[in-house]
Order: sequence, then structure tokens, then C-alpha cells
Amino acid sequence: MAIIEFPKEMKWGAATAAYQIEGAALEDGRGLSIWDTFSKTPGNVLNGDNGDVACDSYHRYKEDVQIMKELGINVYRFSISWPRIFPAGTGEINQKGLQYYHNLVDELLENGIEPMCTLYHWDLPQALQDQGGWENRKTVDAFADYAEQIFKEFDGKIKKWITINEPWCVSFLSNFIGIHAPGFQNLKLATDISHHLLLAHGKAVARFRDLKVEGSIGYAPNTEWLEPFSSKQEDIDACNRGMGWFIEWFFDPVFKGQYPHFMLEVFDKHGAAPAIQAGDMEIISQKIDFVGINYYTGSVGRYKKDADLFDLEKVDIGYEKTDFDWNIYPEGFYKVLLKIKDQYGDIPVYITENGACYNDEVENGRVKDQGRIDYLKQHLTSLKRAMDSGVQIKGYLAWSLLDNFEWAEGYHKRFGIVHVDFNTLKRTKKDSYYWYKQTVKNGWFDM
Ligand SMILES: OC[C@@H]1[C@@H](O)[C@H](O)[C@@H](O)c2[nH]c(CCc3ccccc3)c[n+]21
Repeated sequence: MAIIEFPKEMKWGAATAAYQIEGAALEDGRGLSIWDTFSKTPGNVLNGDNGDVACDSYHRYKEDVQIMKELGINVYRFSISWPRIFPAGTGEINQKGLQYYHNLVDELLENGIEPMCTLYHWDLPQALQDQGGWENRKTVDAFADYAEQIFKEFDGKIKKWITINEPWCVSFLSNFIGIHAPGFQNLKLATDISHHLLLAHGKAVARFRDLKVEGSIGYAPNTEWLEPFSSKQEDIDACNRGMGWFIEWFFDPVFKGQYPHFMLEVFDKHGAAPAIQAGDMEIISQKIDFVGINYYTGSVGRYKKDADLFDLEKVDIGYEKTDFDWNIYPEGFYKVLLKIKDQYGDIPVYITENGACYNDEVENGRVKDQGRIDYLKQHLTSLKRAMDSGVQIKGYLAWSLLDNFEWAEGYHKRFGIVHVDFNTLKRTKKDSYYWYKQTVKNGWFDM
């Protein structure tokens, strides 16, 4: 088949997040996060799993860095646990928490791997949730203060920064759909939170600029492609409205300084337009250096009155699926990247997450996850198509380095290119690890 080749200067990496891999949830002064509370509330997480131990990367990070070094990647995306730094969300700083991230970052740098740091990957300090969480504008300022502390602490060591991971998940998945922490189901709450998250992003960028921190900063919205079932205008419009929930709602404020009118109309219909204060949009829309794009799947959609907020219903037309039951839809990756470039201009893009759930187990010391290899091949091919179409891709980071705590699905859903036995914490490199290693080394693969 075809040889798919990438530019020499492209960065290759892997991604994780604090609550999903660290464990040591009650160690060295860490405060509780909303995910500690949510996962320990019966019924919220499959099998009652929680992040108390996870991959125990808090203690095993040196082994993990060696795995990355052998993989040959040159960038590693991780997140800092806010409650490990500020156990109460603000005020007293936990020095042991800072020390852990210095140890991790130093280990990465010593092994020629560039740290890419996500400041917020969903683990809000519970103490702040107790004061209203992201619904309270005080949390926005607490985030800016936390970000400032981290910028000052790691300036010169960390040079790629991401403010917020997937504000759509933090707002709508967690406060309207309700399957993630803190688990509310209120549309007005969710839209207010989405606004406060974008404001928090903007305030952190402002502190970054004021402090003249070395490096570049962006955010990492999640994307999805919705393909109209037919060429009927009602199907096309329904899919555009549905994608507006992930894309225009979180991109227009940052890149155009305003919310998309068609989305405001949708929320207004339900009395859920967000509360915006004078000056907010200027803070939100200040320039960023790159955008992190997370892409996993796409669906076919068609118009259906009142099917959901967008008069949209998804139609299963038989695409192959991963073990998360998500369609394997690489075409959507190509299309969403071109949509973003067409609508927001030639912004530098890192693919900060792309990967697949396959729950293959270890057999005779090996994990034959051919499904994941095929998924990566197809999506990297779509990525190359987007690059050849002019999308400025700076790097690709696979989700995830390790099998880890997959939120409401617990440890049952595996996204790693490295298998983790959650009883022994033994790491086993999967077939996809070796395929990815070869691809990173060569800069090309044979489709
Ligand atoms: O579900 C796989 C990964 C998570 O492990 C990451 O923490 C998170 O950033 C992330 N986002 C997405 C796409 C949005 C989504 C998240 C969770 C559930 C459904 C959709 C997939 N993933």
C-alpha cells in the first residue's frame, strides 16, 4: 500500500493526565479533587474504580520516562494536579507536590524529552467545588493564581503549556450530560461554566504574557466530526449545529472574540445563554501560540425534531467500532482539521490526543493490539492528508502512553500503547508501542 511520510521537524509524543496515572491520591499533602469525591460516590464509575493508585506513576515516573526514551518520542504531555500544589485550591502551597513535578520534568529533560504541561485536566480541588466550583467566578481567579505559581516555578524548564483540557467535557459532559465529575445536569450551569473556563484560559494566558514566560501557550479543545446522513439541507444544518457545540462554541470566543450566534440561539431557547461581563471577551480572545486538537471519532447525523438540543440524531450506519463502541472514522479527522483551518486561519496545531480503546490483555508476555495499530495508521494517514492540504501540524501525541483510569469507565477501557496490570502495576509494551516506535524513528510508515 502507500508510504505515508512526515516532515523531519514534526514532534512525536504521547499524552497522559495526572488523575488518570499518578495514584498517591492521599500522599505527600495532596488535597482531594472532585474526581476523588466523584469516583468514590457509588454508581459513578464502572466497578467502583478510583484514582487512589492508578498506574502509580507518582512513584514509577522514572520507569515511565525510560519507556518513553526507548519509544524515541521527543515530547511528553502530562498534567499537573492542582490539588497536589494547592491542597485547598488557593493559599498554602504543598512543596512536596511541586517537588514531584520538578523530579518528573528534570527526568524528562535529562532524557531528551520535552515536557508539554496541561494545567487543568479535570481534577478541580474539592475545596473549590465546595465553594461553587467553576460556576463561581472566584474559581477563575484561583485558576489564574495557580497558573501563575506554576509558570514562575517552571519557567525555562517547561516551554509548551496548555491551559485547559477539553472545556466542553468540563462544562457540558460534566454539568449537563452529567457522566463526569461533579455530575450535574443543568444546561444553564454548563453554559456559565463553559464561559468561566474560557475566561480562566484567557486569564492564565494574560499572566503568562505578563510574566514573560519562555515558550508557547494554547488550549486543547475536543473535536468530533458529524457527517450529514444525506445532502438534504436539514441534515447538513443539524450536523453543523451539533459540531457547533464542540467547535464554534469553544473556538469563536478565542479566535473571534464572540460566541457564535447560532449557538447562542440554541442555548437562549432553553434560557441558558451564559452570563458574560464587560471585558470578558477581550480576555478570552487574546492571541495564543497554538491550539491542541483532540480527535477520536466521528458519526453520521441527521435532522430529527427535538431529538436533542440540536434537533440532531446520530445514525449508526455500520462503521467499525473500537472497544469503547466509538466509530472508527479517520475521514472525520481530516475534515475537522480543514474546517478549523478554514474557519480560524493558519494556526499552529498540535494533535494533543488521538488514540483508540482496545482492551487486549497480555498473552505470553505480548499484547497483540492490531486494532490499535490499524487505527493509528488510518488516523495518521488522515493527518498527512490535512498537512498536504496546508494545515500547520507541529506535532502528534498519541493517547495514551499507558493504560490508565478512563474516568467513568474506570480501568476497564484501555487506551495505552503500554499495557498496565492494575494488580501488579507491571508495564508491558504492546505491539502498537513497537509499531509507533518504528514510525517515530523513520518518520514514515507503510499504510
Ligand atoms: O477517553 C479517552 C480520553 C481521556 O482518557 C482523556 O483524559 C480525555 O482528554 C479525552 N477526551 C476524549 C474525547 C472527548 C470525550 C471524553 C470522554 C468521554 C467521551 C468523549 C477522549 N479522551
